[in-house]
Order: sequence, then C-alpha cells, then structure tokens
Amino acid sequence: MTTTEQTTANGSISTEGSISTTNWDQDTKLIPRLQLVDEDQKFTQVLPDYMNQWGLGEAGFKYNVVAVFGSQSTGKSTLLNGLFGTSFDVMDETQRSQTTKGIWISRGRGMHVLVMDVEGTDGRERGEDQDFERKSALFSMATSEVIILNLWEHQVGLYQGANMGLLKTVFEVNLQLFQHTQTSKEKTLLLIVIRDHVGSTPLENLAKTLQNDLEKIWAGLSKPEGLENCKIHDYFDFMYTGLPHKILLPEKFNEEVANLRQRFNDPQNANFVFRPEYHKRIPADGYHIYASGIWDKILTNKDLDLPTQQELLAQYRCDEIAQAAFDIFATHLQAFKQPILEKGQTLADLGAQMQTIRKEAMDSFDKNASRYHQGVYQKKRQDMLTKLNTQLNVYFVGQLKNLHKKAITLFDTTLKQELKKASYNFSEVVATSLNQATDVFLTGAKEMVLDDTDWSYTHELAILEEEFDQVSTKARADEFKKMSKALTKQVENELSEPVTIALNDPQPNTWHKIIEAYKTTVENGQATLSKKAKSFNSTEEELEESLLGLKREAWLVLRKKVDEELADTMLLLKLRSQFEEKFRYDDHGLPRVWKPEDDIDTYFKHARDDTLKLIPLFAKIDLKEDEGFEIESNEDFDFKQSLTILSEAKQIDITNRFKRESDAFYLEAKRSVVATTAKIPMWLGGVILALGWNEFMAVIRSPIYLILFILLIAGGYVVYVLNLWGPIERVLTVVAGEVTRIAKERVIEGVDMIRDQQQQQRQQMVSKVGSSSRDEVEMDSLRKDKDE
Ligand SMILES: Nc1nc2c(ncn2[C@@H]2O[C@H](COP(=O)(O)OP(=O)(O)OP(=O)(O)O)[C@@H](O)[C@H]2O)c(=O)[nH]1
Repeated sequence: MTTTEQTTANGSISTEGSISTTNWDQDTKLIPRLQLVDEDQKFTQVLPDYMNQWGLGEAGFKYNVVAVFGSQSTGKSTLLNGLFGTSFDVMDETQRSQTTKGIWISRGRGMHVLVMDVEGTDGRERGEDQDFERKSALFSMATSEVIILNLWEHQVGLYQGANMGLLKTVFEVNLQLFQHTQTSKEKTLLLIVIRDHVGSTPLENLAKTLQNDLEKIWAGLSKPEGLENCKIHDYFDFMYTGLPHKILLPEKFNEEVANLRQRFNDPQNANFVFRPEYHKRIPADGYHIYASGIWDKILTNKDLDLPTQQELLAQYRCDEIAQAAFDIFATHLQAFKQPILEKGQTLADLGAQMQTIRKEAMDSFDKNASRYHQGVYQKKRQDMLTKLNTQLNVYFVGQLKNLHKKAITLFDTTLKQELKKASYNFSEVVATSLNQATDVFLTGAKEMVLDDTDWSYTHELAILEEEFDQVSTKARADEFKKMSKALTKQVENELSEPVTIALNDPQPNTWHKIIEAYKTTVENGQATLSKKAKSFNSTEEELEESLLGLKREAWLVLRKKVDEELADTMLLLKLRSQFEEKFRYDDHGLPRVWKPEDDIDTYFKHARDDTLKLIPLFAKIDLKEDEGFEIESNEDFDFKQSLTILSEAKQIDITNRFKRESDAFYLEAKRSVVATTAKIPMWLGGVILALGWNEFMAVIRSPIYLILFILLIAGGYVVYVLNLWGPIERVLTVVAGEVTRIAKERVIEGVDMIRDQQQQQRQQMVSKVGSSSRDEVEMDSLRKDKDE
C-alpha cells in the first residue's frame, strides 16, 4: 500500500491515504505508547523521541492522526487496540474504574497513523468538572483529522444524555478554532461508532436519529460573529458504523473491527477515512511543536484559532529549518578559499561554487519548510535567500575587486609586451589588449552573478574602464614621447651638417640657408608625425598641437646646434680661420711670403675688419630673407628671444679676444719679413768658394775622397728622402748616452780602487805607531783624503 505526496501548483500539499512502512503482519513488535498529556495536564517533553521511534520523524505529510472520544469505559481503548494494534490500557472487568487518564498516543501497527486515546468524558472520576473534557476536545479537534465518537447503541436517541453534551462541546470548540476563518474551513471527519449494535434497529435509522440530534445541537449553538449562518457540514463530515457486542459476539466483533481497519488503512476503500481534505497539514517534524503549542494555548486559555497556530508553527519551524540549513551553508563557506581572495587571487569557478552551496542550503530548506504554511514559508524562504546572498556577496565583491586588479594588470602587461614588438599599430594594440582584459573581467564577473540577486558589476566595470583609459592614455603619452624623441634625433641629424657648413662659411645669406634647412627638416618630421598620429587615433587638435610641438622642438635643436657651433672657442676658431684666410693667403689661395715692400699693416687691417664684421652676423639669426617666418611662442618658448645668439657684452668680449689673437699674426708677419731680410749675403758665398777652392779640387781629384763625398751626398739624400733623420738622431743619442754611462762607470771604479789602496796603507801605519798616536795618524789620513 502506498501513499503519494504531491506539491500542487499553488504550493499546497495533498496526501493520499496513510502509508504502511511495513506490513501489518510483519510489524509485530510492541509499539511504545506515550502519555501525551498527563493527569496534571502537563504536556510531554519526549514526543519528538517517540516520533522518531515510531519512524514518523521524517514522514512529512505522510501520516494521519485519529483521536477517540466517548464516555468513560465504553470500550474506546479496546476498539483502538483492535483497529490499530496499539497497546492502550483496557479496564479490568472486575474493577470497572477509569483506566485512561489524560491523553495517550501511539502509532498504528503497519501504518503511519498517530492514534490518540483520550480520557473518557463522563466526569465521574473528575467530578462534575467539565474543564478537561473541553480542553481535550479542543486539543483533539485541533490536531486530529478523524475523530472517532464511541457510543453505546442504547444511548442513541437520548438527546439529553452525556454523549450529547460531549457532541455539543466538540461543535463549540470547533467553532472556536475557526472563528477567524471565514473561508477555506478545514473539515474534520466524525466517525460515529455505535457499540453493542444488536442489529434490530438498522444502522441507517440510528444514523438518521443521531444526525437529527446533531443538527439540533448545532442549531442551538451560539455562533461567533460572522459565522451565524454556518452549517454543520461546513466543518464536519459524518460516517456511521456499528460494532457487535464484544463479549457476546467476540468473533463477529473482531471481524467487523478488521473490516473497519481497512477503512483506515486502504485508500482504495470506498469509505476510506483519511481523505486528504481532512489532513491538518502539519509536517511530522513540526507535530510536537504544534501539538505542545496548542496545548499551551488551551491551558493558558488564550485565543486559539488553527490558522494562526499553523502560521506560528510555520514561523517557528521555518526558522529552525533555515538555521539548520544555514549551519551547513556556513561550514561550506568556511571551506571557501577566502585567503586566496585576500591575497588578491581569483577563484576560477567561484560563481559555480557559490551557486552549489547556496542551492544545497536552499534545497535543504525547501525540502522541510515547504510543507508549512505557504505564506510563511515563502517569506522565510526569501529571508533565507537574502541572508545567504548577503554572506556570498562578500566573496562576490572580493572576487570582483581581484578581477579588477587582474584585468588592469593584464591590460598593462599585454600593452607593454605588444608595444615592445618591432612594428605595431598603437590603436590596434590598445583595442586588442583592452578587449582581452575586459573579457577576463566580464567572464569572471558574469559567472559570479547568481540568480535571485541584485548583484551588479557595472559600477566596478565603469571604474575599470576609467583605469583602462588612464593606462592607455599614459601608454599613448609614452609612445608619443618616444616618437618625439626619435623625431628630435632625426631632426638633430638632419640639421647638424647644414648648420655646421653654413656657419663655417659665413655669408650674408648664412641664416637663410640655415632656416631653409630647418624648414625642410621640420617638413619631413611633420610628415612622419602625421602618418604615425593616425595609429594613435589622435584628434585634429592633438595632431596640430603635436606638429607645433615638433616645430618648437626642432627649433630648440637648431638653437642648440648653433650655440655649440658659436660657443666662445668655436667662434674664435671660426674668426681666426676667416682672418687667416684673408691675411695669410692671397687671392689665389696661396700662402703669402711677406716681403719688406709689402704693406702688412693695410692687409692686416682689412683682414681684421672683414673678420670683425662676422661677429654681428653670428650674433643674431637674421630673418630678412625669410620674412614671415615665425614659430608660435608660449610660456616656455619665446621665438623672438631665441633669435639672439650673442649678447652685446659677449660680442665685445669676443671682439677683444679676437683682436688679441690677430695681433699675434701681425707680429709673426713682421718677424718673418725681418728673417727674410737677415739672409746670408751673396758675396759671402764667393768668399767661401775662394777660400775652399783647394779643398774642393782635392776632393775632385782624389777618387777616394770623391767616392766618399758622393756616398755622403747620396746617404744624405736617402736620409732626406726617407725622412730618416729622426731615427738616426735617436740612435746617435742613445749611443752617445751609452758611451757616456760606460765612461762614468770606469772613472768611478778607478777612484774606488785608489781609495781602497790608501785605506790599507793607513791601517798598516796605525798598527806600527801604536794606539797613542792613532788619532793623529787618523787625522792625518783624513786630511790626505780631503786633499785628494
Ligand atoms: N459490552 C461491551 N463491553 C466491552 C466492549 N468492548 C470492551 N468492553 C469492555 O468494556 C470495558 C472497558 O473497556 P475499555 O476499553 O477499557 O474502555 P474505555 O472506554 O477505554 O475506558 P476508559 O479508558 O477507562 O475510559 C472492558 O471491561 C471491556 O472488556 C464491547 O464492545 N461491548
């Protein structure tokens, strides 16, 4: 036999019948019973343990509850034991005193049914105190889906009898339970069992009589406000059954009891009693809370209505279940690699992991909590989800931050790497690196955004994009700087030679030539810049700014070169060479040999004046042939000022220094005239020839002298031609030095030898004369030494 549990579309649970975990015949062990409420009206603390012992702890909705009501000693316990295989106490025939005190509970054999044996309602033992009867009725109605009403046949029709009082109580408490519920009232099944049914009056007739009496009782009840017109069938369904006399017809009795059991145990039975609509929808794991809560309310005489109780139970249980689920969740969360996140690393599958542990927790919550009041469950579910999301959000934020860092680093490194390559297009490299880094961030971020959250990475993405922008702007600036540097170098190379040439050959149009060279160079540079600027995605304004920058930069390079060329020493060199050109060389470029008749003073004056005229030419960049040429100035660059090369003071200084230098040339020229004038006169040659005529003839006539003379002349010629005079001179010097050294050594050796001989002679003399005259001899000897 099976029972199915289904969650319907609106979330409510429907159950079909009870469930047998074991077969009736196999469930032979004594099923423990429990006094739920004792004589002192105290509710038991151990119900959860018993629920587990009975195997109902995890039954969910797959269990049913039945309670029995009736007068004392009407065979209620006997009936329950027969129907459900329980072991409730049965009265000893001989005593005839009340056996069942309070409320007992047990599980039905072979079925998931909680069976409650409620103390009889005669009040004989408790006197006329109807208090417990009302309380137990209220409790049974609130917790059970089927109430068995136990009546003797002979009591039927006795409208004023004790049973009728009991029924009145049942109806009243039922109305109390649902007083706040105008709609969807839960129904309870009243199964009226007529005991010792002899059969003379058919069951139908007895049922009719009883039904009439019940209607009458119902009509006589004072209904709560709003429920004045409610009908008995709004709250109750009725079933009637009769049982033969147990003592007189025991076999028949047992047979009928077995038949009746089928109505509790077999969902296929036409008169199956545990129909889903009677189910109280209290999940088994919350039954003890619910039941004890109801009893507590009853004892304290507080307003008791079932829907509120069910909501309260749902809240309590949902909190408990949520806490249990959260504890498991927290354990998983602890195992999370938070240190990795703290170290700035990212977890590849963080999103999936978060999803898994959240799902696990939510599934665990849903499994148990979804059986409770739907409104409460949904609210608690939302709370739970929010709580879990808040916990996980820490990881989301941490990972997002790390992804941010990762993306920025990736962008930076990729960009740098790509820019190191031999050729690249800057804007393309930036775009590729940007896509790559953004992709890393977005993939990681998207993977982490869980359903049912308002998590967003847009803010972080916006910040990231800003940072990307900063990095690429910096890279662009660096690249631009690099390019500008290369261009400056190019400009420097291109300008260097023309400037040097132009300044070394100063002409009136020197500056024009230099400006022309500058213009050509700048044009070339600007063409390169314009071409490269495209790859930087530069705007028109940026490009214009860069072109102007290049112009200024190139001008500064030019100025630097000019400054180098016209630095004091260089300038003096240039002036001197110009002066020499004019003073020491003639119009054909041949060196002048000054003669006494030459007008050195005039030459000198002209040359010096012409040279001095160059100083004002060098002093300022002249733009008269380049009218309109100008470079826009700014706070760091003043074009007008940059045209001045030499200040007034500098010009005077250079003029003076040059004058001093040129004076030296003048003196030198004068001296060279004197030297030419001081030559050996011609007549002296005649004298030498006359005096040396005999020696000349001797040489001519002697073949040996002649050969020696010729050899001497030839040797002299070879030495002259091969320029060997230097080495020969060195050799002669070395030889002479060596000869001198050897001679000196020989002289020193000779002197030392003489000194040694004299020393020996003195010693011999001393030994002869004796020690008294030793000093004298010594002095004498010293004197001799000195003389020597
Ligand atoms: N005449 C008759 N006697 C029965 C029947 N069933 C049980 N008895 C007897 O009635 C007596 C009381 O039986 P219980 O089962 O203890 O009755 P009860 O209603 O549980 O009694 P309390 O728990 O004390 O209220 C016992 O002596 C039973 O043998 C029956 O069907 N007919």
